[in-house]
Order: sequence, then C-alpha cells, then structure tokens
Amino acid sequence: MILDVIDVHVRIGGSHILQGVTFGVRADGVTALLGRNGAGKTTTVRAVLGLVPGTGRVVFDGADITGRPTHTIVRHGVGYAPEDRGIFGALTVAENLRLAERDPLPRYDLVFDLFPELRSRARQPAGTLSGGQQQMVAIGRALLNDNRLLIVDEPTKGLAPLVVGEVAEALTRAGTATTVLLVEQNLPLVRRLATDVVVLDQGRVVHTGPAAELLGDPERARALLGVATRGGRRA
Ligand SMILES: Nc1ncnc2c1ncn2[C@@H]1O[C@H](COP(=O)(O)OP(=O)(O)OP(=O)(O)O)[C@@H](O)[C@H]1O
Repeated sequence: MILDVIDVHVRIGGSHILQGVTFGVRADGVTALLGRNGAGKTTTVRAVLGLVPGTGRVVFDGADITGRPTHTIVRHGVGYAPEDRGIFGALTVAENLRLAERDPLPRYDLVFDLFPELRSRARQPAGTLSGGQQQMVAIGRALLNDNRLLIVDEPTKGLAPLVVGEVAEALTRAGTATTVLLVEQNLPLVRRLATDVVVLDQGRVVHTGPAAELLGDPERARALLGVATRGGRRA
C-alpha cells in the first residue's frame, strides 16, 4: 500500500464527521473514494493532507505522516487537485505551472508529454480555458513535482458531459505516471478509470474492494451509493 489511513476520526464544531476511517490505497492503480453527498470524502482527503485536525494514523509510502504539517506532507510526494481546481484565472497556463514548481527539476517533459495542450496554450490566461483544460492545469501542476500519489477531488463536478470525457482522458494519462486517489460521484467515470473502490457512508468505510466487483453488482452499488450503476446517471 502506498497510503494507509488507520482509524481516523475528525470532529469539527460539535460534529463527529469521520468516525474511524480505515483503508489502504494500492500503488500503481486508481482508487476511487465514493459515497453519497456529505459522506465524508472531502474531509478524508483533507485529513490525509493535514488540512483538518484529527486522530488516528496516516502512513504514506512507509512514513508516518500523522499530525505533520501540510507542507511536509506534500513534500513527501503527495499532489492535490482540489475540488475547485485552485487555478489562478488571471495568470497564464505557464505561470500557473511555474507557481507549482517545488522540486529542483520540475518534470515539464512529462507534463507536456501527457498534456500537449498545456504547451500550446502556455501563454493563455487560465481563466479562459474550458473546465476540462483547467483540470489538466490542476493535474499538470501536481505532476510537475515527483509525487507518488495524486489526490483529485471531484474533477468532473459541474462539467458538461463532453468535457467529462476530456477529464477522463487527462486522468487516464495521469494514472500512467502516478498512483491516483480519486474522489468522484460520476460512476461511469469510476467504471472507466478505477481499479479499486472505497465507499464511505456517514463518516465510516462501508465497503472496499475491486472497482469491477462493486460496479458489476448493481444492487450492492445501489444499496451503498443510492444510485444506479448503469445509464450514465450522476449520483
Ligand atoms: N468545516 C465544517 N464545519 C462543519 N461541518 C462540516 C465541515 N466540513 C464538512 N462538514 C460536514 O461533514 C460532513 C462530510 O462532509 P464532506 O465534505 O467531507 O463530505 P463529502 O462526502 O465530500 O460530500 P460532497 O460529495 O457533498 O462533497 C457533511 O455533513 C458536512 O456538512
């Protein structure tokens, strides 16, 4: 496992939001973190990154990163593309990438190889890109550094179906370069990309296993996620 989340609890205000979350992320795959709205997916990701205080343990690539500050965790090799993508709209694509440089030798060759559009649009203000292209910038930024895990939070939220295909392609390419932990509610996309799934419900893990197994069992998927697994419906 490249990431082990062990018995993580998060309390915010008076709410016990994560109630002992435990799962592992296998290296060299795409693990999808699934669950209904409010299940605790984003909070789990934020706990891994040290953005919310919690209890329990988080082990990344053999190192105990529990309680470490976020900047230390990301330097260990964790990339993050947040739900709102965190793009600077007034800056160009090249400037957005430059701001993300962390390692002495940023991997521009890899990023431009995976996303040639980022090279051809280098001088374009990122705010004028399509949602899918902005997602490529967000993913490209994370891949610029030598990250061994890329966490992508709901990359297709609010995107038109055509653009979802673009993002799927971008994530497929990202998955060739690094392990991906993907928070996603679009099950056709999960079916296309994920090797493994972790399902959260009310702040607990209620299912883990191969993606094909869960998505191939519509009744179980419906019971766990409250949605149909066929027909392209969004959760
Ligand atoms: N800062 C906060 N203060 C209070 N409650 C919070 C806070 N952050 C999250 N929550 C609550 O914790 C629960 C889990 O939220 P979280 O965003 O992790 O869920 P999610 O599975 O990512 O949901 P979604 O799919 O809607 O993004 C929700 O009930 C949410 O309202």
